[in-house]
Amino acid sequence: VLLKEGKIILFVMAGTDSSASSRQSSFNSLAKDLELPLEQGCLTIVVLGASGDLAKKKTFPALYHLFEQGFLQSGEVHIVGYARTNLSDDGLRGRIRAYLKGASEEHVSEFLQLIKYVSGSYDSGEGFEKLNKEISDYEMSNNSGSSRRLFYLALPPSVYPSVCKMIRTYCMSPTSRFGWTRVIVEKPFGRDLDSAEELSSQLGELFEEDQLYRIDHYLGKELVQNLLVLRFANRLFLPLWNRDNVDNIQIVFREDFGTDGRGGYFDQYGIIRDIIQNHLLQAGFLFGCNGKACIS
Ligand SMILES: NC(=O)C1=CN([C@@H]2O[C@H](COP(=O)(O)OP(=O)(O)OC[C@H]3O[C@@H](n4cnc5c(N)ncnc54)[C@H](OP(=O)(O)O)[C@@H]3O)[C@@H](O)[C@H]2O)C=CC1
Ligand SMILES: O=C1O[C@H](COP(=O)(O)O)[C@@H](O)[C@H](O)[C@H]1O
Repeated sequence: VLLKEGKIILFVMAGTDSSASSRQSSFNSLAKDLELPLEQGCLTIVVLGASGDLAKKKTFPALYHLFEQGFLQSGEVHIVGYARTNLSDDGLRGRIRAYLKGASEEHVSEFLQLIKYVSGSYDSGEGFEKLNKEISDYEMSNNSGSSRRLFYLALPPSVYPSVCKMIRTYCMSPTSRFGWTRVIVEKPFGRDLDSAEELSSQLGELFEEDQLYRIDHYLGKELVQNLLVLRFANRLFLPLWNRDNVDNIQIVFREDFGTDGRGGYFDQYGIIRDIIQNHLLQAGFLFGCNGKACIS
């Protein structure tokens, strides 16, 4: 699915050749037809907060799955973890390996070799200069003439403004090279309405809207998305799913582990801002919404 000028374009690939190069070339010819920027050449994915819970449990495993399916090519992608914790490249790789259970050992080793680690703070130029050097050295050695840079902020929102400022000052894709700079920020977006608005204007001063991506992974969960199908494509439930027949709704969120090293984040935000006002209310909304509100 591609988004262009506010319209959704469904891209369906058929055929028997499912190799990575065939996918890439079909995608590139489609991108050319649609006049989208060509997605090839040097791609650097920087995971900021690489020492943390989200990075090890979800971000790096998701990148591994893209790699395994051929969407990230060894010769084209370079992944850099960044955080304050003092770690070596192998130290970070060891943390990630533990979360790639059941995957092919050969594939995992190939993937882990794409990953480097840079340590630095979130508000001083020194670390980000080091990060920029790591990215630029790779781009020069790759020699593809392109520079696509994706920054994923697996960090508490309190540091988004300073991190974005550092990216803007030290790490932008050079305009002399073909490419782009994009920034992905995680929920929660601020602590309350005022801080969310302030964050929006701070990020808006640094990046164009099409460079910013705000993520909430619950909306992408199959089970959550299937709530609408369960309700509206089901002749049994459809007529009964209303206030006359439903007595109460209970949303249960269970995890069998504790804060697990996330004290720094939870101390600032707490569990209500972490999951209730976003993930669980979204599930509640999809359970109870009606009419156009459900799909808008
Ligand atoms: N954990 C999860 O499954 C998910 C988390 N998220 C979101 O991801 C973000 C990060 O969450 P998570 O990874 O769980 O949290 P962590 O506490 O693990 O934080 C990630 C990293 O950020 C740095 N950090 C932590 N606290 C602070 C602080 N107060 N100031 C500066 N740096 C800090 C630490 O790195 P270092 O000290 O090395 O710099 C830490 O390793 C949050 O916005 C959360 O909502 C979203 C979806 C799922
Ligand atoms: O956003 C978050 O979600 C995870 C739970 O996600 P799940 O996909 O494993 O259900 C939660 O552990 C974390 O605290 C929170 O930030």
